[in-house]
Amino acid sequence: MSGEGKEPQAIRKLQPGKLVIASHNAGKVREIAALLEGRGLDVVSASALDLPEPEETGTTFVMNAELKARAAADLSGLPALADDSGLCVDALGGDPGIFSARWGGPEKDFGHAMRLVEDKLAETPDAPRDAHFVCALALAWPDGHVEWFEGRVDGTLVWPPRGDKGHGYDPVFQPVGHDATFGEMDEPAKNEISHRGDAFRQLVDAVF
Ligand SMILES: O=P(O)(O)OP(=O)(O)OP(=O)(O)OC[C@H]1O[C@@H](n2cnc3c(O)ncnc32)[C@H](O)[C@@H]1O
Ligand SMILES: [Mg+2]
Repeated sequence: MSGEGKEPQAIRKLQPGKLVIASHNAGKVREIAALLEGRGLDVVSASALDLPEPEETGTTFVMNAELKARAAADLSGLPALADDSGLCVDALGGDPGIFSARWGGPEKDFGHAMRLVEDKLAETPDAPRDAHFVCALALAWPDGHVEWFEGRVDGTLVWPPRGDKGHGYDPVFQPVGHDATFGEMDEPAKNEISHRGDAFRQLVDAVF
């Protein structure tokens, strides 16, 4: 997709060389590094460069991804790729959505965040348990150019949580057509169907 409300622009190709992964989430950085493997990129995370974590003041996934990518590109002088993602629960009006990380609290406790989602769902016992993950990717260059991509995966929320292979809300998310939760899947299997994998396939088609 293109950035909401923004003019379409020519796709800029990403040349081999250094790329900043503008994320402080180790689980995401691991998945992104695997998705970019074999493309001649020397990836370095924002945490490794000691870049500050910008405040996510946007009102959409795309806005927050762009804000994080631009901040890292400006400070590092390198192209930077950011991911803003989250879990959207139909019966909760799309919450936690862009607030998914913040529901984990300052401790980033996703056991707590998953229980919060479950408790809110339990207030309406017959509510459908449909949910989806969204991933917006923004690739920004130090001169201000930016490209956006957005991916999605649909699923159902399960309780209790199952599996310890993923991160964040993975243990309660069972993608449509699968018996395992993301928490029970190996990383390559998750990447094949995930919101992040979907967004990455679009990015790879466009910028390589
Ligand atoms: O902003 P950065 O530094 O990248 O790290 P973050 O963890 O704060 O990332 P977001 O702001 O994009 O918040 C997304 C949250 O949504 C959740 N999330 C996103 N993708 C997920 C995935 O693939 N599996 C499980 N949870 C995911 C997870 O809890 C993240 O903390
Ligand atoms: Mg964040």
